[in-house]
Amino acid sequence: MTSNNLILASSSPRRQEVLNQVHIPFSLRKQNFDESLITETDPHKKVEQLAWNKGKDVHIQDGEVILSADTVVSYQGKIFEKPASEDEAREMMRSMSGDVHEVITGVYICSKENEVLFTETTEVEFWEIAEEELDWYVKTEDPYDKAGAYGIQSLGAMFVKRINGDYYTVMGLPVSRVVKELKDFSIYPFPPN
Ligand SMILES: Cc1cn([C@H]2C[C@H](O)[C@@H](COP(=O)(O)OP(=O)(O)OP(=O)(O)O)O2)c(=O)[nH]c1=O
Repeated sequence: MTSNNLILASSSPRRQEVLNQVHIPFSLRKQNFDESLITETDPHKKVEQLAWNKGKDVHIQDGEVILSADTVVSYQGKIFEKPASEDEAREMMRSMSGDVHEVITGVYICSKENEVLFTETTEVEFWEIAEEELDWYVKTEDPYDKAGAYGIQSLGAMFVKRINGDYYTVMGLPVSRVVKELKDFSIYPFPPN
């Protein structure tokens, strides 16, 4: 059985962390796709287009499998990506306070012979967040490199009342679905029988 080499086309430390967590070996290849080129307003289509373009942006060789992803928050018809300022982070978090939003991650996996593109969605419910909590939170580093202006795996955990779906979809890589799909690309967390 020949095995392929997995290349993660992402600079997200979270995506690296969850692949390491399930013992899938990979190397990194930087993608430089300009995300502002995608103007799609449907969040599911948007993350698919972004994941696909990020994956297509890197060079691929025989025996390699490219994995790329994109995560957005969807709330009442609006798409929240990474906040550009304290005000934007406060506005995103304030609007989602006490309510349910969706976190959608698109994933693209391809080799020279095969490809798959899919999304996973997780509902997240926030507690009511007080103004003084928001003032304090937006002064921390936590919101700024994350879609929707919070990190479920970091300080932002304190705002989360409940989730419905894969926790790792919120963190940026729905890892159990990814592991399943990678089997079709001869990539396994353990040697196959
Ligand atoms: C909602 C939420 C998002 N995020 C992160 C996951 C993603 O890294 C980020 C969304 O940005 P993305 O544009 O999906 O990814 P990225 O820019 O970090 O990395 P790359 O494009 O190189 O793959 O938000 C969390 O870490 N925790 C959370 O709770």
